[in-house]
Amino acid sequence: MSHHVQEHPEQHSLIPVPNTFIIPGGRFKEFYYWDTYWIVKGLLLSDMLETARGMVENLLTMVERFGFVPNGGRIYYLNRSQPPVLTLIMWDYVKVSQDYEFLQKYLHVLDKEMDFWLTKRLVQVTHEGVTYNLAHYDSESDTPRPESYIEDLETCAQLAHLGEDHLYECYTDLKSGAESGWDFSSRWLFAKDGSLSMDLKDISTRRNVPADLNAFLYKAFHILSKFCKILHQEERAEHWEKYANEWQEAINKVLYNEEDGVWYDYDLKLEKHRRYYFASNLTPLWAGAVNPEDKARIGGRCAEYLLKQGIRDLRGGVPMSMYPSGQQWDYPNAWSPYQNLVIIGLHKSNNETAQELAKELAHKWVNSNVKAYHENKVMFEKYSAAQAGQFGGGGEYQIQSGFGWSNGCVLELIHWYFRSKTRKYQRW
Ligand SMILES: OC[C@H]1O[C@H](O[C@H]2O[C@H](CO)[C@@H](O)[C@H](O)[C@H]2O)[C@H](O)[C@@H](O)[C@@H]1O
Repeated sequence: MSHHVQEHPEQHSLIPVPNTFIIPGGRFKEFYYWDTYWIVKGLLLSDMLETARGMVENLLTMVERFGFVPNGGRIYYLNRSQPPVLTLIMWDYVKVSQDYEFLQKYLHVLDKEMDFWLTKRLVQVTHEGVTYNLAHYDSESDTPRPESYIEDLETCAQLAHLGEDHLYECYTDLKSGAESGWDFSSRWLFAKDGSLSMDLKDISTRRNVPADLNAFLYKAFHILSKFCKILHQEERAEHWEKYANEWQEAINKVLYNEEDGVWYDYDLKLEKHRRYYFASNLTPLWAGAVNPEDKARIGGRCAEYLLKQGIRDLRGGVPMSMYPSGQQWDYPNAWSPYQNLVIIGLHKSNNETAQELAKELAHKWVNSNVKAYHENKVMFEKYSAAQAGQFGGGGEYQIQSGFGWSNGCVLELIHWYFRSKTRKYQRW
């Protein structure tokens, strides 16, 4: 970041941060919140601890200044966040660096970020007479995204005949969709009867209680409790463990579907599961939001579910959905972060079938990345699940190359499946 940004922030849209950072790549020339999780994994595997620490610190300063981490490092991203992974990033960094001083210094900032999600993004769901707290994505702003202004004007203008309120709702849901990181996907598009829509104007992100968001939060609570124990802060540890338990229960009571053996998003309007395949359906397994004694059985059921979806026939990887809406977070696109979430979740379940499938999916993904790299000499932001070595498409911009999280994710899979473990990147 240039000195000019630091000295004259009022002349820039970039938000000044104290340390160097790695951008996702392509058109994305600022830091992005959840991209940083997988970028830091790549840095740690590359022994770039100082850069990793700097990037964690940048995000922590965002929470100190604004109370939350914005979508990305631009002032026009200050009315929404992205999936809450800051505590998870700290976990990876401390695990490798053993830098407890850094952890001690910033633990209260991690608490502060959780307060944001617990006060600004909560919804209540009543199921079988019990009311549970869960979170959803919900931007504070009801205007078009500045970075995609024309696109949003055009999308929402189609609702103008219904009245001004519909326009504002549409803008808020588009920004909330961007907060989810899945911008955009049929996950957030509701047809009249509540089924998946292909039309972006049908966006209603806030209507959904997302499985992955709540899995991220569960994991963050659990890690915070562990951090507090490490630092001998017993009372705070109990406080966060209580949240972790509460979230685990809510995730399993409200989102888990016994018949299909996975967790679905919950439709707040129709008060039922959105019973469609999305890669996010497996994220509570990855987060470990299950009782240890049920883990292997549930892992096996998740593997079964994926096989039933025909995942083996797809040559490129795990698709985001099975619904070809033309949006970039739908079929046939496969994004790196969810390969790792699905694969590592299956692996950690300790179920033999799930672990075999995890290995197969890891090999498939690495091979596809390598093939695309050989043919194009770049890594891509997203790939095709349908075809090995093919980059993805759809959505509102052309495919981007670079690419931060694709590098981090593939390095993580190579580390898990293709390399003997080094001393430097131990798992706790
Ligand atoms: O400019 C359009 C949108 O671009 C971003 O979203 C996509 O790229 C991000 C960076 O890699 C990634 O975090 C996100 O998951 C992608 O969908 C941006 O985050 C959006 O806010 C923006 O509207």
